[in-house]
Amino acid sequence: METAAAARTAPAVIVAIDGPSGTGKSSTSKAVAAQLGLSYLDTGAQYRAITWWMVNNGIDITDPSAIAGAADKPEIVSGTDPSGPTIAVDGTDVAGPIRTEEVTSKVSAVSAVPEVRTRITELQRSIAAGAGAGIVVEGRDIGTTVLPDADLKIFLTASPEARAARRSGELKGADVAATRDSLIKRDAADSGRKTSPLAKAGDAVEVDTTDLTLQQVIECVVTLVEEKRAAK
Ligand SMILES: Nc1ncnc2c1ncn2[C@@H]1O[C@H](COP(=O)(O)OP(=O)(O)O)[C@@H](O)[C@H]1O
Ligand SMILES: Nc1ccn([C@H]2C[C@H](O)[C@@H](COP(=O)(O)OP(=O)(O)O)O2)c(=O)n1
Repeated sequence: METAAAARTAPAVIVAIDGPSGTGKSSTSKAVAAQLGLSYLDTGAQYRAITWWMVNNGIDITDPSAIAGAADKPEIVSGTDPSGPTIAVDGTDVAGPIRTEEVTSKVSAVSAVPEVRTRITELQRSIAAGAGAGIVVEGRDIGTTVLPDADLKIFLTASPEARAARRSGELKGADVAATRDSLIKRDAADSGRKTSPLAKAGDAVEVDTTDLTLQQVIECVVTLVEEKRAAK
């Protein structure tokens, strides 16, 4: 029989949000998690963190076997509070360094190596399993590979032009055409790799954010999560 306390507590809900760069995954996931009292995990930050470590430790990024051999060396710790997510490698806060152009240009090569994906996927599953109230996990392969049994899967899209304009707005003055080209290149690498590529799960809800405000996207996802929770 259910206790009164359990009946008052909303069931844990697992939300997977995937899509290419600049579609609004991080902003939407953080806001939805904060609004609904859930944890939040940025899996791209974990792939960036392991890439940062490889670069800093002189690993040859063009050599997949060198990357594979070092994949289990760095200790990666993600803080999952949506109002202040954190990412640390071997005890060092790397939130800033993982956003440099150097890491951005190398992350697809590092994250394509199967040993890297196995390691990071295990970490992601253990974080999701430990999130008491539930969690919003965002990335590229969450609905397809990391959490195929998620309660709700969202796949965000937007035109390359909209995504490049959003990203170059963030990078203050970066050239929109160059940003667009580098986004398209990274999408192609992430979608074309053999191991768990960027892909929409068959049961994911696709939301095209090109002509939506961030607030509209957040409201749409919050409504979908609440519907799933009510049905649990
Ligand atoms: N629907 C939207 N309309 C306009 N700007 C948006 C929208 N969604 C996100 N943004 C902005 O675009 C940028 C990239 O969003 P982000 O959430 O980091 O995308 P992703 O995690 O998919 O790469 C941020 O500056 C964010 O504020
Ligand atoms: N679940 C994931 C998340 C990210 N990655 C890889 C592929 C992406 O190009 C990089 C960086 O992801 P991130 O979400 O930080 O990228 P953007 O913020 O969208 O530019 O990591 C992945 O392979 N699998």
